Amino acid sequence: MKLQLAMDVLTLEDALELSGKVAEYVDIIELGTPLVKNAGLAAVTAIKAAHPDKIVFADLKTMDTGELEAGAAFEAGADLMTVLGVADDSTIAGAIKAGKDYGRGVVVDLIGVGDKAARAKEVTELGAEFVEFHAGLDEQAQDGYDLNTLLTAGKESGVPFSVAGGVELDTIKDVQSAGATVAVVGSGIYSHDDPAKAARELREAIS
Ligand SMILES: O=C(CO)[C@H](O)[C@H](O)COP(=O)(O)O
Repeated sequence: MKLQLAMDVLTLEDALELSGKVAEYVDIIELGTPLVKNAGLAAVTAIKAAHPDKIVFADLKTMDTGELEAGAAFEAGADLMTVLGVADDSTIAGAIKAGKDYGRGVVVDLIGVGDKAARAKEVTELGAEFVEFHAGLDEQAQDGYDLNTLLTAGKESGVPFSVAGGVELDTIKDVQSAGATVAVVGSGIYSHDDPAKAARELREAIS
């Protein structure tokens, strides 16, 4: 299972500092949606230049104009970009077409999707690289949030999937046992006083 760092920071300066501390322990470096919105796709280019050996993931959460937005992300240097599972199939297909043109991959983010397992199968047939079973930061903050709901749905889907939803050191093994291809960790790394230590412990837990 790969480990993905999600950088939900706002500035390129902070992203370079965080990725500089953590990169050696992760496989995928994600520019979170707030970072891309605030700093622009130039930040994708800068992170790829700083970490050419890493898979750089641009979390655009595209909802429309899939081919156009995915093409822009790939042109900037992203290896993977996200389109939303709630988007129309034509938007997802457009992003996947851009992925084929550039030789890169599209990840479909299931945030806000009701039946995640069923949608995961549909978008995998459209050509998604993998599907992200995701509960966003706002959903995680609600009473009764349970990561296991994502793990159960991911297992049920039977397709390659990642999990994002407040994964931490004490839950990452459950993500691995559920059969995920990728564990995404944001606050479980960047909120720690020592992000490098947090990332190293996560890496050791799944090795
Ligand atoms: O995409 C995101 C929010 O929409 C986050 O990057 C994702 O949820 C991972 O962060 P965390 O581990 O803190 O949940």
